[in-house]
Formats: sequence, C-alpha cells, structure tokens
Amino acid sequence: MSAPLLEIRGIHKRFGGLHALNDVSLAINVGEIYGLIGPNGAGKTTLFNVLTGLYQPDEGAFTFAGRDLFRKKPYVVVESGIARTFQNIRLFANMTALENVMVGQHVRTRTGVIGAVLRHPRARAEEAGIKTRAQELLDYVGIGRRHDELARNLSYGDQRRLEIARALATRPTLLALDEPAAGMNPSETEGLKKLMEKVRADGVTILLIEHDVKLMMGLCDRIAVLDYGKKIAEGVPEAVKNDPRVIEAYLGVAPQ
Ligand SMILES: Nc1ncnc2c1ncn2[C@@H]1O[C@H](COP(=O)(O)OP(=O)(O)OP(=O)(O)O)[C@@H](O)[C@H]1O
Repeated sequence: MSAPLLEIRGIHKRFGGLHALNDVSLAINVGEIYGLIGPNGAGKTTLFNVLTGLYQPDEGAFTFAGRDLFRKKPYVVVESGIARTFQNIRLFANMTALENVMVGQHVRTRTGVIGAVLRHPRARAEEAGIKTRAQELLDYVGIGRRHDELARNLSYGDQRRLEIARALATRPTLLALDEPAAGMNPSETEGLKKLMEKVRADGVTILLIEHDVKLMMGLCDRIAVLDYGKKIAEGVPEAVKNDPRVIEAYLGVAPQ
C-alpha cells in the first residue's frame, strides 16, 4: 500500500491548563474523504489550525506528501498543497466573487500580490490567466453566473461554495473543510455533497469537519472521533456510528 498523503503522530496542543489535543495520530490516504467528528469543544478546529500552521503544536510529528510540516508557517502549508475553509465564513465581503477567487490564486503566481498591484507587463498577462481560471473555478462550484456579485450579497450556501472555489484556487492536493454544511438547508447540503464528491473524483483528497451526521455517514470513507482532545474511535462510518465510546461521548451515558 502506498504511503499516506497526510500523517500526524502524537500531536499535543495545550492552552494553559487545557489539553486541547492529547496524543492525536491519524493518517489520510490519497483520494479519501476523511471525516472528523466529535462533541463541541472536542478539538476538531484546533487540529485544523495545527494542520494549517495557525497553531504551533507542542509535541508530535506531521508529514504531508513526504514533506515535514511540523510547526511550519501557514504559507508553507498552502504551498505544500493543503487548503482550507473556516467555520465562520472568511471571504472579502466587499470584493466580487471573481475577485475573491483571484486573490486565492496569487499563492501560485510568479509575480505575486505585489507584482499584480504594481501592474508589471508580466503581471498583466498573468492576471488575464488568473481571471480566466477564477471564472472556471466559479463555474466548477456552480456559481459562475454570480461572478460580479459582491461576496456579502451572495446567499449563505453560495458563500460556502465561493470559499471552496477560493481554496481550490491554490491548487491543493488536500482540501480541509471546517463545517461547510453549517446553516445550510437540506437541498443546499445535498448540492454540497455532490460538489465534494466531484472534487474528490477530480483528484483532491478531502478532510472534513461536520456536525451533520447524515451527511458524514453518506460521504466519508473513514471517520475519526475526537472527545476532550483524544481520538476515541476511527473507522468506516457504520462501525464508528455503532461504537459504544462514540455513543457515550455524544450522549454522555454508556449505551445499555
Ligand atoms: N486559541 C485558543 N485559546 C484557548 N483555548 C482555545 C483556543 N482555541 C481553542 N481553545 C479551546 O480548545 C478546546 C477545543 O476547541 P475547538 O474549537 O478545537 O473544538 P471543536 O471540536 O472544533 O468544537 P466545535 O464543534 O464547537 O467547533 C475548547 O475547549 C476551546 O475553548
């Protein structure tokens, strides 16, 4: 079997006396949709923040595509091929949908943001390509016709799609989504599920935090469960759903 795409071993993260991640290890294979669930405060977002360089873990190891990413800065993580979205939408509210995606691509351009602002000839040529690609990404996530709309005027579901387009603009091999279905109605959630399946079919591995258990059960290849910073279960959805430790963590009582 080939090496995992992402592997973390023995990760610890403490905030003062709070042990937010306690010896967490997991491995995600190329092409998987891997889910992360757990009660509120279990440490899911903290793990995302560690994986994307926003938080420095206290101990452990973290490799991605064979590269050591332990305690690396967020831009190194993005350049290595990990992109993420946030639990609370973080778009540029007063920029158009197209501009939001164009910004996401600058991590992969030769001239970068400064060159683009100064409008070098090379930057101008690159800019045209960026614009075309941004439109393709908007089409890809299903909001191509809203390209000129300010992000803040998009519906909630479309803002979530725009965030995914912006993350895909960095050409990731792993897309990490923090509660992408939060606040969505059932038909928006179904559309999101189809989009994630398409992203995976196009070769991007997905790591997903989500509270919508039905969505997770129908979408993920494997699921890990965090509780009080510890990984208490991992496996295919059916096995995880019936695991007594998981039921206890969610209900607060051991199953009869
Ligand atoms: N920057 C921080 N400073 C102090 N404590 C933090 C910080 N970030 C997270 N925590 C704490 O770490 C614990 C885990 O939080 P985290 O946000 O990772 O949980 P979560 O599983 O994502 O929860 P939710 O499902 O509610 O989003 C919580 O007790 C939280 O208060």
